[in-house]
Amino acid sequence: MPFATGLQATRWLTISRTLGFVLTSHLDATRRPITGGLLGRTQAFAKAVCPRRRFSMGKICPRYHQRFITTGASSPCGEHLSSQTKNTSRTLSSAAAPEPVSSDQLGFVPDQRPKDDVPIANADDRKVSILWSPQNWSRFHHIWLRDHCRCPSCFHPVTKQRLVNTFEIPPNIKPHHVQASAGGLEIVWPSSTTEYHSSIYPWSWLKAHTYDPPQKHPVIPCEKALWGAKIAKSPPTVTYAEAMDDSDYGLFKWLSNIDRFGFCFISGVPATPEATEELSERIGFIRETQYGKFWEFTADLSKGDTAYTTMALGAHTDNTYFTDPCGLQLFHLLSHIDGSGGATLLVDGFYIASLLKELDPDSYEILSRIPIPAHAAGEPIALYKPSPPCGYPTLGHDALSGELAQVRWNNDDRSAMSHLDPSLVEKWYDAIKTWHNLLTSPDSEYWVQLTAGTVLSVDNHRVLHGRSAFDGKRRVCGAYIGVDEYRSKMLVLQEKFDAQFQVRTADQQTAGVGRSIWSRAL
Ligand SMILES: C[N+](C)(C)CCCC[C@H](N)C(=O)O
Ligand SMILES: O=C(O)CCC(=O)C(=O)O
Repeated sequence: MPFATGLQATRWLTISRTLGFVLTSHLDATRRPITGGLLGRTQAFAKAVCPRRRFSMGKICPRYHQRFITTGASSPCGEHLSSQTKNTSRTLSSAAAPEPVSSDQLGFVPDQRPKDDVPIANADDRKVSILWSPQNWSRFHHIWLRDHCRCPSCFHPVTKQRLVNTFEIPPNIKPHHVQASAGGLEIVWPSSTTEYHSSIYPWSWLKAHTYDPPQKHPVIPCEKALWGAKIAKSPPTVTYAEAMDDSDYGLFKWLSNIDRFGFCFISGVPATPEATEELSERIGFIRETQYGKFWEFTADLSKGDTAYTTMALGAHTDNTYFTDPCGLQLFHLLSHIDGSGGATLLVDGFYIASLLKELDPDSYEILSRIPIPAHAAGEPIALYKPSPPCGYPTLGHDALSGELAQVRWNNDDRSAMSHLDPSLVEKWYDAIKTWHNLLTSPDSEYWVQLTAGTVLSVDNHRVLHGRSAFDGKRRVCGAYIGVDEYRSKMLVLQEKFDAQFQVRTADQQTAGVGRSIWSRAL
């Protein structure tokens, strides 16, 4: 039965509201629905939502007009369900009832839906179906729901670690009761240790973790703004005062710029290594490498790398020889005397990849598939290669969404390509040539002459950087920040400042009750 639309939806909802009443009173002795007319159509709808529906409808609780659904499990419908929310209660009958679980035991419930906006929940012998609206539903396996219970005995309220033993959950577990309430989906489970086990799943959390049907949007959305040379007109910038402000809002603005554009300048920074190091540590601890922790470099080959020369460096990402290239790179040009050149180059690798995908999909596919070995071998005491040594493709993708997630490209640090299929050698060279031509197009390159006082921060998983050749005495300092440290700080700041990541009411937020067990990121 196609889902109703428009005016029909209202009618449909009326029908569906009667779903619980109509089906309950019209199941024959063998629990098979009586068909025909409105009932038949309603049955057809119920079947569409729960195609494997083999459940007997529970009692209608006349006092609360709530529909409780028993999945045919042995216990009678009517166990007592604790009330986690103000406006609905669970007492159904005098039957022996599980101890009520107080809401603070189950953890606060982030959102309360108005009574007339509570979704419909149906259960069959394997899944619970949630009907959000006539065209929008989700299904969750019972075992998935039981495994994702976040009551204090299943999910540590402080460490946010799973406590429930996933592997002792019966594969065919069925709820005793399923109830749609204002605070969320409430389920009473059979339990081998206590008589019952109560769980609640807030509607917003279920919506964010829907997997059937698969969700299109990522759980943690992030809008990328792709750019070319024209970004020079208004490059993303924050001030030093903003970045250092104790409220962290300026830090949130800074990292949001990096999240969106792949880089951000910080203006007004004291031109000292100390101030630059302190600024770097606002994001997270600095990642130490063979180049040191907080580094200063100049053209003295003090380290075995061409960065420590006056040579031009083509657009590249750093650390392709590491399994886990750094997430952010900060540069601060402290001084450049008796010479010229040394301009900084930035190219948006995500933008170039989008052009390549459009213009030459075969080359995009090759760069997404062929791993590139790399090395850092300029220091006698170190020889870095990624693990596995074959390296990683130039274009890395999110395994689930298929979205581009990382660009790894440094043609100077690339090792011998001894693993290419012979039939692919020329195609691969054609592909990297096309990639190179797009990278070096004047429309792609953003050249900027850094000056003392302005720090450049770059997302090393997205934006390629380089420099022009120079002469004279040039001093640059900076640091690497690990990708996980950067992403962690971004998530913490989003929890603090971005409403769509907050799962608490304002007063709960100010009450300092710590991270919610219902955070979208967990
Ligand atoms: C940043 N710092 C000057 C310390 C080191 C630069 C290392 C550059 C290396 N070829 C790479 O691509 O990773
Ligand atoms: O010297 C510069 O401006 C950049 C050097 C560089 O590309 C690097 O350190 O990775």
